[in-house]
Amino acid sequence: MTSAHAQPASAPPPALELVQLAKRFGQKVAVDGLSLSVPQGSMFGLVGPNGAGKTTTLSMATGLLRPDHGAAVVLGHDVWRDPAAAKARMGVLPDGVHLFDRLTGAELLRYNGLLRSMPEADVTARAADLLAALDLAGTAGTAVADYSAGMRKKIALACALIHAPRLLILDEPFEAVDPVSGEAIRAILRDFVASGGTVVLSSHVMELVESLCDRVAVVADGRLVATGSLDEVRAGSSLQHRFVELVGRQSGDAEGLPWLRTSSR
Ligand SMILES: Nc1ncnc2c1ncn2[C@@H]1O[C@H](COP(=O)(O)OP(=O)(O)OP(=O)(O)O)[C@@H](O)[C@H]1O
Repeated sequence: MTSAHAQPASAPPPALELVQLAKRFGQKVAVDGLSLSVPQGSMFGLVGPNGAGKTTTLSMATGLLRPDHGAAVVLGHDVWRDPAAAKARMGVLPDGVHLFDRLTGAELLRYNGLLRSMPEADVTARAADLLAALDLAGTAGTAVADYSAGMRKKIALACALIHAPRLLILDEPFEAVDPVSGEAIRAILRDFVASGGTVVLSSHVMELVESLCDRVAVVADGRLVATGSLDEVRAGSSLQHRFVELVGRQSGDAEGLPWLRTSSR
């Protein structure tokens, strides 16, 4: 099924298009009519303060959470009306991912590959490549339950990559990951984009987004406050500075914690 939101036949469809997405939890409006278009071949950073609605947005974009309103379209396929086609084209690293952690890292990867109907030989070869690239080869036989937070993040990322999707949607992919592995992940993502893939990632680390992403969206209170190329959004400033300007919050009020000053004891 092709989405009604698809572009004219001549233009390639966006890798991801969000159309007026909305989600409410009780009285709390988590996402408030958010629309976004991510062109194919971009490295797209989604940033926003805590509670801005990033995870809720990405969960709706990936078919993990049903929107109250609006649509998410992956490469021309509506995520909610044609989930099989949309999900075949994306790899997802969700927030706080629950893994089948009684499996070893190697078993979990293999399970994900077979679930994607990949030929056995491809699963074996790609699993070995991914374990080596993410420095998990030495612990491939360890139960995922015994992995550290960073190792869990890396094996979950490997699971998102094994079927060679065209779109990667990654919620905080660098969180808890050591600098060497972080560099390996950056290299994998850059190579993926250079070969025509698209990455959408969320992060709180502005320097990382600035060094990696070519397009950015800033969300606050469930709404889009800025989007465009990195240069358009940072408007001659650093992304960190622009972010603080856009979301309207200054750094914490240290003056408000007099009891924390050792000199006041
Ligand atoms: N399952 C839920 N039930 C109730 N409220 C929720 C639920 N999930 C999210 N929220 C609320 O929706 C808002 C957006 O949350 P969300 O997790 O999407 O933000 P975020 O931008 O990813 O935040 P962070 O950067 O802290 O991870 C928050 O106010 C949060 O408390």
